[in-house]
Amino acid sequence: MDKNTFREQIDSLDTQILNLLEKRISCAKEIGRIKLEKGENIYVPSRESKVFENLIKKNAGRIDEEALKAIYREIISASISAEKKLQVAYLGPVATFTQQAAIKNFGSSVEYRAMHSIPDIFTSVELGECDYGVLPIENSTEGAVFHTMDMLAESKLMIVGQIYLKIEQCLISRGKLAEIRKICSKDQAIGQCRNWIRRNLPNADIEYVESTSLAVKLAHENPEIAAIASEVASDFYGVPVIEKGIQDKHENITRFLVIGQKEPPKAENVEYKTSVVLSLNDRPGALCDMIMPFNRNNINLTRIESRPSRKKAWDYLFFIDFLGHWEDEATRRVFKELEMSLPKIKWLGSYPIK
Ligand SMILES: O=C(O)C(=O)C[C@]1(C(=O)O)C=C[C@@H](O)C=C1
Repeated sequence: MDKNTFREQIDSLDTQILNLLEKRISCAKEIGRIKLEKGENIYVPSRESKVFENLIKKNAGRIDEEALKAIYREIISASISAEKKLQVAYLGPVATFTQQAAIKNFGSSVEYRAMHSIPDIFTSVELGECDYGVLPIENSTEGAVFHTMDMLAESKLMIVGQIYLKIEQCLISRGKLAEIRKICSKDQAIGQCRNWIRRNLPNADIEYVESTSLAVKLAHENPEIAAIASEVASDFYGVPVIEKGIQDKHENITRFLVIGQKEPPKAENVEYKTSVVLSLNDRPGALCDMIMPFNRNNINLTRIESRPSRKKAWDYLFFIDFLGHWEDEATRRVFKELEMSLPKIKWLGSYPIK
């Protein structure tokens, strides 16, 4: 058979796919109408996890899994936007890693709004100007993003989803390596590339700026400046990549959170993670006593991080993530016990692990 025969088959298959897509989007529209009537969330991450899980199972390796996920990300994105034009706030400006994480999660059919700062994201979602916010919480090399933690402890917003994004840092400049006098980037990005900088540009000045995107803008203006940022930012601002993958740890992953006003209801057969913040009494063994109920109920703690409470000197908040939902029986047993002894416990959200 020649090329044209296959192209005719593709045309016919595309017509069928198009008709099926239209039917799928119509179903989503109907679901959206019902959800709006009942005042429920349009974005349901647990259902999306199930859709992906079903597809991966049925596919059984026939189509490249990453390609399948990317195609379906966009199909679901188009379905969401047929239900409601969602507004998603992210830590801007455009071309940051946070924007990439937001697109990885919501696809390209929703509307995005670049925010100047982490508090601005919280405010826009609290005021209902945006439906959801996307912001970084921790990096596998550099650790926690304290500003996000501090805001979560105070805010009424809930964590409704998480996104993992592989971070590949690039050295971006109009000049050659030997001409670079200054490196600009966000503190987290510079922290992820410390060894590379020491080996390759030990005499360059370091300037910490608000975002990796702003660093690329500065590199655009001056060939003696190099930015550390993503390849997407290099393309967006038209400044060349001098070297790719300069992060010290090859596996460099950032975890982002999706925050919203309302927690979606718990779904069956979905694996969840829960985040809480709590404070302890100032006495010997308090930390151990807080952890023991998790152990007794066989709950897997995935993260524990402390932060100054900012209320009193040497008073701390503990941010804890564990596997399971806030409404699970085992979780209820733990918190019934802890509620009797701890001064503060705040549920930050339960969301699919993916
Ligand atoms: O099942 C729903 O609640 C839908 O709105 C449909 C759908 C989908 O396209 O599959 C779209 C948005 C939700 O986040 C989850 C799933």
